[in-house]
Amino acid sequence: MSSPEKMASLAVVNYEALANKDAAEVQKLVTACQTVGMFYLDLRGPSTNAIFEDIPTIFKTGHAFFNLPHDSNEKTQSAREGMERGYHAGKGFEYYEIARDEYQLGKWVLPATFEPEKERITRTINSFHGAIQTVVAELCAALDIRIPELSDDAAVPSDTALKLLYKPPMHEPGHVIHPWHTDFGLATLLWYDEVTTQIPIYDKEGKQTDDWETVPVIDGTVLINVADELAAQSGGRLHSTVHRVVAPPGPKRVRNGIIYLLRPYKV
Ligand SMILES: O=C(O)CCC(=O)C(=O)O
Ligand SMILES: [Fe+2]
Repeated sequence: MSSPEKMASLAVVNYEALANKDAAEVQKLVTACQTVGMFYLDLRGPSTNAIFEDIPTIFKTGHAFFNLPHDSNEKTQSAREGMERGYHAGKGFEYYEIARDEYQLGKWVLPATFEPEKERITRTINSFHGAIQTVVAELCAALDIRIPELSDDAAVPSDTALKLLYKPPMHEPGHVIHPWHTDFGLATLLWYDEVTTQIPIYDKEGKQTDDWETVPVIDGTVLINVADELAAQSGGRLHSTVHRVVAPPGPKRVRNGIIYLLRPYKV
């Protein structure tokens, strides 16, 4: 059952403070990841501020790309079979995933529609990478978790990626457009400016119920959640967050999303 009036209350962690290893901020992060596994990261600060201008433009460009005919050269040439990277389309969804390793090494060919926004895309990948890498590094340091694969070097192959998501305006507000799941990898960063994410309500014994709460939007923040590999590496001390996605409120419209997946393991 969906209960849109139930709202989640998640911690807000400040990225600048975390990057400066502020002890109270690190503790807030650790507590959030040991409990719900999901929190807001406030990215209003000199090193990440540009994303607030860059992302609306990237969405607009994404729109132009996703609205190209399915048999257009840009789409067919961006499709890669059997892998997540590149362009993919299915029933009710499309996405375009840019692999960080190839992109940073200059080996990634952007579709022509995205080419004028290369600088913004680069800036966004760098900001998101710095943010999520800092989060995971601080968690690992605080809890003595060792992840040798956690490298900042783009020359080390990984499945870390920026993913642009597009869902056509098919569904009424609140309709589940991405069923519940946990994420693969270490952690996921989700650009968040519409109330589309829900997390389960747990009972007193910590068992997941059929009830959901909606995550409110907080300006200037992104959502971060712990994913399966980080929870496993922590020996169960960190919580890989169950979540699902619902259609945005208001009239039926396109759902634009952008996520950054920290996945240093090559699969
Ligand atoms: O569409 C979204 O907001 C996020 C989708 C998601 O949870 C995922 O791709 O893992
Ligand atoms: Fe997810």
